[in-house]
Amino acid sequence: MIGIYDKPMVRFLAAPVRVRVPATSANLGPGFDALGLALGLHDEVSARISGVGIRVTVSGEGEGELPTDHDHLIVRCMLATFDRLGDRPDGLELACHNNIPQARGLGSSSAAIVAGILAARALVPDGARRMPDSEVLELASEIEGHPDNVAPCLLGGLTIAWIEDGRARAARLEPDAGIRPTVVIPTDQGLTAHARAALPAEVPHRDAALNAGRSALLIHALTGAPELLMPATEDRLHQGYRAPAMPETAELVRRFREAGMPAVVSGAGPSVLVFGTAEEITKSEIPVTSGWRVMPLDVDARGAVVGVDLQHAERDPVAAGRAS
Ligand SMILES: Nc1ncnc2c1ncn2[C@@H]1O[C@H](COP(=O)(O)OP(=O)(O)O)[C@@H](O)[C@H]1O
Ligand SMILES: N[C@@H](CCOP(=O)(O)O)C(=O)O
Repeated sequence: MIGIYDKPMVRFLAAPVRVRVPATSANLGPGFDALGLALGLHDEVSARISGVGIRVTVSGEGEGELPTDHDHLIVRCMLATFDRLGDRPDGLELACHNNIPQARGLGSSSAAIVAGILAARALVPDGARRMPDSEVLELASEIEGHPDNVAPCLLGGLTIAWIEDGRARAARLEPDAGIRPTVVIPTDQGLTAHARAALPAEVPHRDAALNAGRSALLIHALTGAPELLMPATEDRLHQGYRAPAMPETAELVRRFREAGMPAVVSGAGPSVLVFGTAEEITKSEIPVTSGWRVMPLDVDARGAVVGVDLQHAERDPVAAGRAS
């Protein structure tokens, strides 16, 4: 058949697929490993089946640094997905254009993982039926190790993610239109794995209780009561333990909060997420370290998009369903 590579078990689409995935900010203060917000800053990958071998080009963030072979995270996720769907192609060609700063707490690894899974699924005819979004979320969370970035990356908006019987699940909520996220991004990187290693195995009961209350309040604040964002973003489970490894981040969060702006560590850091506009940040006169970028972003409502023409791409009907 024209346009289709014949393989013993699975046939692959010959046309390239394009996937666009958003940055995400996880935790949002008290919602450790559970809450996440999709942001209007995207990576794009174009992937196609090729003859033999792996060819990856990277432009933008990570250019000249990321591997361009089997070790590239998107390639690894594509191969894991092909394995689940029955067979691997002999060759792959990927063109990646990255806008999401890496290892800064903005979900770049989750974006790469979701992009890889969706790209591989889209290259298999009938892939979306055989691997619905609920399974994409499960696999992405399994690879990432926590579900709170992959859920908003896939679904957009505000998500609550949890693990049930070993599988990731997520509920998507519509954030209040008045939510204005601004991220403040340091020059230095900080790997999530290192920031997770700084966390204790146990925490005082009173801290766990505080976080439970505040994360419940945060859902209310983000979906209709933004005036409650200051108390709703208080955290005792992770930020304090991570502060010694990112003192400038911790100090910036402290100063924003002191000035009345709800600010938290974005994901595992070292970026800061402020619920406020760039103008409010400028007006506060809080000095931001030279070289750090202040980036106001929209909330991304769509999540990951698969298509050929991204301007007009619609996610396929199965992929458009809720993940839980
Ligand atoms: N677009 C990408 N393509 C390939 N690998 C990526 C991409 N984005 C991130 N990664 C990998 O993930 C690492 C960062 O992951 P992580 O420490 O979880 O930080 P982040 O908070 O940005 O997700 C990078 O050092 C790189 O190895
Ligand atoms: N809950 C995770 C979130 C990590 O987000 P990232 O964007 O830094 O990868 C954690 O706090 O470890």
